[in-house]
Amino acid sequence: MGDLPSLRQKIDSLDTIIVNLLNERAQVSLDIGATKKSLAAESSDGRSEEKQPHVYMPSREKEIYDKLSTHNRGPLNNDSLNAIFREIISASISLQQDVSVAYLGPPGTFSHQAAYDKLGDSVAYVPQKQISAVFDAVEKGRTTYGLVPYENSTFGSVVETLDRLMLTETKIRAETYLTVHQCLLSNSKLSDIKKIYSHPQGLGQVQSYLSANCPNAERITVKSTAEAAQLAALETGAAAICSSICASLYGLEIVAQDIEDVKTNTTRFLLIGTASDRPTKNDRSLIRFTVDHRQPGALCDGLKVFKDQNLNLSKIDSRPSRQRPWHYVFFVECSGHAEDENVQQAVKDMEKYCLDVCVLGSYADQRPE
Ligand SMILES: O=C(O)C(=O)C[C@]1(C(=O)O)C=C[C@@H](O)C=C1
Repeated sequence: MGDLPSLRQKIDSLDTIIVNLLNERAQVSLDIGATKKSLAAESSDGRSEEKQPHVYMPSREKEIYDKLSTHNRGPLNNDSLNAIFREIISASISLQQDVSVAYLGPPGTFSHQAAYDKLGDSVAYVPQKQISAVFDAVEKGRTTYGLVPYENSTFGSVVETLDRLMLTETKIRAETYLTVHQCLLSNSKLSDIKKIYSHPQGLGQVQSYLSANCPNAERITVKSTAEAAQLAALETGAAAICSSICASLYGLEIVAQDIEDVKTNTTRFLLIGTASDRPTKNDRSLIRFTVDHRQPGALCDGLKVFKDQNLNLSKIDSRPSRQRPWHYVFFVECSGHAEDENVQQAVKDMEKYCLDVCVLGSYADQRPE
C-alpha cells in the first residue's frame, strides 16, 4: 500500500510505458501488413488468398490468445486480458487495412454482437436487411467479410444461411459462438400484448415461454430480431423477441428477460470471406455435395469416405435443391482442414460417388468446452 498520489503517479508512468509498447506493437503490425502485400504481389500461383492478402488471421489470433493465458500471472483474469487484446488486435487490423464486416442488421441483432465480439471496435460493421444480402456484400466485394448465423443449440440450423451456402463462392474463414439470452420487449403490459415479432429463430427459442405467458398473441416472423424491435416500437400492443440491447436502441421496455427455453441457448456463426485461413491442427471443414438419388447407396458411399480417412463427422444437413423436386443438397461438417492430406483424399473419393462436391471452407474449431 502507499499514498494515493504516489500510487497514481506509478499508474501514470506505467501508462506511458504501455502506450509506447502499444505503438511499438502497432508498428510491427504495419510491417506485417506491408510484408503480406509484397508476398501477395510476388505470388504467382493464382491462389486468391495470396493475391489479396487477408489481414484477419484467426489461426494466428488463436496462437496469441493461447500464449496470453499461458503467460498470465494475474491479478487480471484471462477474460479481461482477452478483451483488452481483442481491441489491441482490432486496432492492429484496421491499421493494416480498412476492414468491413456485413451482418444481419439492423444494429442490435445477435449477429451484430457476435461480429463485434470477434473483430472488436476498430473495424466497420455494415448492417444488411437479410442473410442473403450478407453473402451478396462479400461476393460483390462491398465488404471484406460477412457474418451469418449458422445454427442454434435449441432451434437448429438457420435455413436461410444453408440455402445461400448452396450457391455461394465465398469461403468460411472462422466460426464463433454466442450465448443467446432472449427478452420480450414492448411498451405495453404483458397482458396487453397482441402481436409478437421476431426472427423465426427468436420465436423458436422461446416457445415454452410464449405458450405459458402469451398463448393468444399472434406470432409474426420478420427478417431479424432487431427489425422486430423496430416494428414493436411503432405499435401499441406489440412486442419483440430480441436482445436486451434493443431496449435502449429502439426505445422499448424489457417486459421479461432470459426467456429462452434452454438456459445454455447458444448460436453459432460463420465468418465468410474470399478465402479460408491456414490450418491450426484443430480445424473443421464444411463440405457441400449432391448425389444421384436414383443410384442405391450413393449417399452412404459418399459419407463412408470420411470414415475411411479417419475423419469425424459432426453435422449433416440437407436442403431441397430447388432445381428438381425431391432432389437435395447435402452439407457435412468433418474434422480436419482442406489442406490436410486425409481431407483432400476424402474429397477426391467423394467425387467418385457424388454429382458435385465443394469445400465451403475450413476453420479453427472454436466449440466452447
Ligand atoms: O500476424 C498477422 O498476420 C497480423 O496481421 C498481426 C495480427 C496482430 O495484431 O497480432 C493482426 C491481425 C491478425 O488477425 C492476427 C495478428
